[in-house]
Amino acid sequence: MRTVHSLKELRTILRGYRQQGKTIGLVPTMGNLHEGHISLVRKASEAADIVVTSIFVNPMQFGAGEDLDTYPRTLADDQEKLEAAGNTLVFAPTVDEIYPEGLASQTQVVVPDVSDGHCGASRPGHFEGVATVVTMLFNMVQPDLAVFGEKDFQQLAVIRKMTRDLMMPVEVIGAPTVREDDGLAKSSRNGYLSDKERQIAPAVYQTLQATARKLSDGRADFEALEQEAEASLTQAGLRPDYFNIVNSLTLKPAKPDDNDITLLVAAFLGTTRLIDNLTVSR
Ligand SMILES: Nc1ncnc2c1ncn2[C@@H]1O[C@H](COP(=O)(O)OP(=O)(O)OP(=O)(O)O)[C@@H](O)[C@H]1O
Ligand SMILES: CC(C)(CO)[C@@H](O)C(=O)[O-]
Ligand code: BAL
Repeated sequence: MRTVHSLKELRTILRGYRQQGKTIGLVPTMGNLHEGHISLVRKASEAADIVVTSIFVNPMQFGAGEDLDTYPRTLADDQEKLEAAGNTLVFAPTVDEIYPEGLASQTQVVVPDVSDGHCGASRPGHFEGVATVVTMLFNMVQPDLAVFGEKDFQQLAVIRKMTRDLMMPVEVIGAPTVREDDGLAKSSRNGYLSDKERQIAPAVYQTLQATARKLSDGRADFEALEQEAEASLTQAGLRPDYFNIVNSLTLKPAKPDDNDITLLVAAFLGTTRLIDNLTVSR
C-alpha cells in the first residue's frame, strides 16, 4: 500500500491503474480510523479493483469555535489499519495542496434544500464545505464509485443529491453504521469523551430505539415524540441539539402515511457533539 501527499503523484499512479482497466473506489475520511471507516474500505474493495482512501481534515467544513485544531491526526495508525483492510492507496494531502489560494476565494458547491435543517442549521456552512471537498476529491480521484457511512445520514443525502444534480459519473454507495457493543455509533469524536460521559453516551441510540418502538406501536404524533426523546436525552445527562422525525428521502418533517421514516439526532455531552440516526420502515 502506498501513501501519497500530492495531487501530481496521485494522478500519475491512478493513470497507471486506469490504463490497466482497473475500476477505482474512493473512501473519503478525515482519518483517526475505526471499524466504521474500515467497513467502508471493505465495501469499496468488494465493488472496485483499487481502493483509494483519502485522509484530510477539511477546514472548509468546520465552523468557528469547532474542533478543527484538536481533531485527532493519526496517520501512522491509520496506514496500518488500511493496509490490513486491503486498501490500495492513501491520499493524505496538506491543506495547501487542496486550497492553494486559501479558503476566502474558494469556489463552493451549494446543495440546497437537503442541506437545510438538522446539522445544516446547527453548523452553518458545514455542508457547503463537505460538498465542495467531496466534489474536489471526485475530480482528483475520478472514482467509479465512492462509499459513505449512513451514520452521517444528512451528509449522505447531500452527496447523493449533489452527484445526481451535477451529473457526476460516480456511483454513491451507503454503508450501515458500525456500533460499539452498547449501541454507541463508532465515531472519532467518541475519543473526546471522559469515562463518565462514555457511560452516558449509549443513551443516544437507546433513545432512537425507544422512539422507533413507539412508532411501531402506532404513535404518529411526531412533535410530541420528538419532545419526549429530547426530554429523555436531557434526563440521561445529554444536551440535545435536535431530535427530528423526518421523511427518509426528503429529510422534511415526517407525515403519518410516510413509508420510510428516519429519526435524526444530535446531542452534546460536555463539549462533544454526537450524531446518530435510525430508519423505520412501515
Ligand atoms: N460508525 C460508523 N459506521 C459507518 N460509517 C462511519 C461510521 N463513522 C463514520 N463513518 C463514515 O466514515 C466516513 C468518514 O467519516 P469521518 O472521518 O468524519 O469519521 P467519524 O468517526 O464520523 O468522525 P467524526 O467524529 O468527525 O464524525 C463518512 O462517510 C462517515 O459517515
Ligand atoms: C466526507 C468527508 C470526508 C468530507 O470531508 C467528511 O465530511 C467525513 O469524514 O464524513
Ligand atoms: N463526519 C462528518 C464530518 C464532520 O463532522 O465534520
